[in-house]
Amino acid sequence: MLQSLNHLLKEIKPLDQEAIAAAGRHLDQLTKPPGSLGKLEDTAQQLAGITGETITELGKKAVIVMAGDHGVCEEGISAFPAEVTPQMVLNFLSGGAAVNVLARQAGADVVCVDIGVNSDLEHPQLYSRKVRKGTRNMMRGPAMTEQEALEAIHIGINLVKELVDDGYTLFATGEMGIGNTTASSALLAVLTGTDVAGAVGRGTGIDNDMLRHKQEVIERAIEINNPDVNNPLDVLAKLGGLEIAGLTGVILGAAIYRRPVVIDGFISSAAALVASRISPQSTSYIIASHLSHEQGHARLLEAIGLSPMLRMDMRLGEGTGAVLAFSLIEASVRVMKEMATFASAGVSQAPSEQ
Ligand SMILES: Cc1cc2ncn([C@H]3O[C@H](COP(=O)(O)O)[C@@H](O)[C@H]3O)c2cc1C
Ligand SMILES: O=C(O)c1cccnc1
Repeated sequence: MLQSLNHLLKEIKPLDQEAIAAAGRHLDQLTKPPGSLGKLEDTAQQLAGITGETITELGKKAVIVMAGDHGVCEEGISAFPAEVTPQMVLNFLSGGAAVNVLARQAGADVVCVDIGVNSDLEHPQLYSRKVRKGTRNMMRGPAMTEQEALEAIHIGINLVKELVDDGYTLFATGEMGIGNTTASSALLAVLTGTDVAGAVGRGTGIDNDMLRHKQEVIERAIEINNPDVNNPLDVLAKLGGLEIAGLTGVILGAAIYRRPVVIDGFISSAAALVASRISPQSTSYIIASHLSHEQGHARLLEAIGLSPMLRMDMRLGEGTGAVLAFSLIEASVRVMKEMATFASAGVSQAPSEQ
């Protein structure tokens, strides 16, 4: 499975520099001072580099919400019980979660994936791709085997391929998994060398005592697993989660199949960090939507080299911030398509000669 991943990763190419330059030239002909639309211009150029088209045509959009449970919940690291994971999956499927509402607002489809929920779930709209019923407790040993992590990555890559074949052009990452901020903080700490105190946050809203305990649990998990910092797959398997590994696959898949992928908050960014360590080129295909309120998120984005579009004090996950940013991405395409040029509008571009 590692061989087949390495084979797929060879498909990840740098962005199309000619298309980026052509988009830049087009932007500079539009009736505005050069660069004055800031990140809208950066995004338009990034989209051009990803798709190879000067003006990108965006069609169907999907937020891929990967759900998985975490054995480390046994240690009492979340403000909510693990049963909430399957309950929320049913909520996604009936359209009542925050991400459903924001996806409707954005005109995007919610693709809900059971990649590792610790419960038997069946629903016509559910993508059942269960690798196992939750991870093992990382405080007692590896959360996953390397094979399980690889399987989850492949599920993410294959899902993107399936959706691309079905006409999807823009992706967002989302997740559900009680306990997954613990796994994400552990990945952040190990992969960036941040001390655990700076990488850990309140997740669903734990108090100071629980926060201290969560920090100790992560420290102990890192100690007993002794992950190899230079082997992102080893770190992911030992300390990550099935939904995080699945999202790592989604991000790599977006890069392989040349589609933009908008990442959400802390957990999605932990998956993006792993993807960036597996394939540094994959980061060119990522758009960071927002800066979550979770401590450590800024550090995570900085480590990947991404700058978020929005700052909304959100700390929910599910893909909520990412689908919110869809309208900004579509706005950048609209600028490219609809703005008049200096020539067409008869607007002076250079200071008049007197
Ligand atoms: C009702 C509810 C809905 C959620 N939607 C996303 N999360 C978020 O909270 C969880 C991570 O926080 P922790 O690590 O503290 O458990 C993840 O499921 C994440 O998606 C939710 C959490 C709850 C309780
Ligand atoms: O930033 C996030 O994605 C986040 C933060 C806290 C809890 N759940 C998700």
